[in-house]
Amino acid sequence: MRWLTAGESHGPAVVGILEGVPAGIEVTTAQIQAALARRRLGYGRGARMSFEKDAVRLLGGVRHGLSQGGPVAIEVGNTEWPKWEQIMAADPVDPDVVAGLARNAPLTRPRPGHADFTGMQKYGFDEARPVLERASARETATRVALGTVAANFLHQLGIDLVSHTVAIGPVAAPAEAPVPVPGDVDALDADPMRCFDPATSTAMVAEVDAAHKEGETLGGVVEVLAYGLPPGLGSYVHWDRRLDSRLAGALMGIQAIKGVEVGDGFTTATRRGSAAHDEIVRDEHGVIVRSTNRAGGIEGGMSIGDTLRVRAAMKPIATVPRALRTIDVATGEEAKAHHQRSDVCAVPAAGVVAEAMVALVLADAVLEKFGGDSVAETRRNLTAFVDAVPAALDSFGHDGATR
Ligand SMILES: Cc1cc2nc3c(=O)[nH]c(=O)nc-3n(C[C@H](O)[C@H](O)[C@H](O)COP(=O)(O)O)c2cc1C
Ligand SMILES: C=C(O[C@@H]1CC(C(=O)O)=C[C@@H](OP(=O)(O)O)[C@H]1O)C(=O)O
Repeated sequence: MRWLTAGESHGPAVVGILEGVPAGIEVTTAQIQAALARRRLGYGRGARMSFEKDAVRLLGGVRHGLSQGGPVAIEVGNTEWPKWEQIMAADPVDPDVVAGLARNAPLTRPRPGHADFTGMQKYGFDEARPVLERASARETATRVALGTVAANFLHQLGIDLVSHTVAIGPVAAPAEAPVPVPGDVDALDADPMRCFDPATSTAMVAEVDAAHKEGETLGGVVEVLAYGLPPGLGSYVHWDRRLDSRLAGALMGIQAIKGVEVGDGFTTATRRGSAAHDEIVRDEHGVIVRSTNRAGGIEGGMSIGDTLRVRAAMKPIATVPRALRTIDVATGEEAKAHHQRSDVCAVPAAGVVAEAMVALVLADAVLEKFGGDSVAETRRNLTAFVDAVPAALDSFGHDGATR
């Protein structure tokens, strides 16, 4: 499976293509629209999220609600396009017309923490507009759209994903807080921070309010869980086949993500060996299980058949209202960075994007291991593999997964 996105933040649309998907994945425009609405959730996002709408069009690869085996092409139109039609026009425009538009004022005060300055150096631009248009996380709309196809495929195989916010700035859910399961997704989406612990969520909202008042921004940590994975996705045989390295790359590839953790990750590094791993034991029915899930469902670069658990750390939004110092590249003088409207905190939305990225990686790993040109064929292959695991080695499907 492979996929690509294109488009600019204020262009007519962002588009995505997902190639190598089997036939028979159930997907509709309404489902993708609903997934995109989830990406707009979260307390602390800027005004743009309320007035701009995502207009989804499934352009190829799906017929009557089912994927056909060909590339799936999805357009996410930007309803604000008429305001940007001249500034972002693909074809040449009358320079006198665009020069007079306030929106088109050259962005010569690059924002620290953004791609602005180095992007200008790298691509030879004298202002930041062409850089920020593509660097913007607007592009994550396409990832969520493509991720919906991947997640639906996984769901048809009995694999379901959940994402939630575990920290906003210094406010973190307690380590002993319950972990959400797929049935909790609606409740999570109804929470302003997509946090599963109500008391922590309230404290997070207060933290966002405080940051907003002080002209500050916030980052945080999201967690993605995948339930129902079979053992054996990914491999230990080479670094780029490892499921953990593929997940880390995919999560790190989201704008503003600066750290990735698999299972207990950094905490595990502080433990002694006897308290760091997941012992292999028999439960009361004699079934082989793990006594804990500290590894986050991956050992040796492979899914172990337990719940997958990965986290991603997002830095605070870089367009800080209390503007940061920069140099105006037009004058060479010290200046304050551009800072118009912006999100105070986009961590809940980043969780939905992280979920999409994990879905894409897992769908790819499933197809690599089990193949199949139709969902039915992939399912047959998966079931045959699981059934062929000798009883003495079977440790899958005992955490509630059904197939
Ligand atoms: C969902 C989402 C929304 C974002 N919204 C903003 C925003 O409103 N303002 C901003 O400065 N950065 C925002 N970012 C982060 C920037 O896109 C990112 O920091 C920037 O492109 C530089 O990339 P880097 O942080 O990976 O170095 C957002 C990121 C995500 C994932
Ligand atoms: C448009 C989206 O997010 C944008 C991502 C973003 C950034 O710098 O990444 C900056 C903001 O845009 P602007 O600076 O134009 O107000 C966000 O609104 C979106 O998520 O759909």
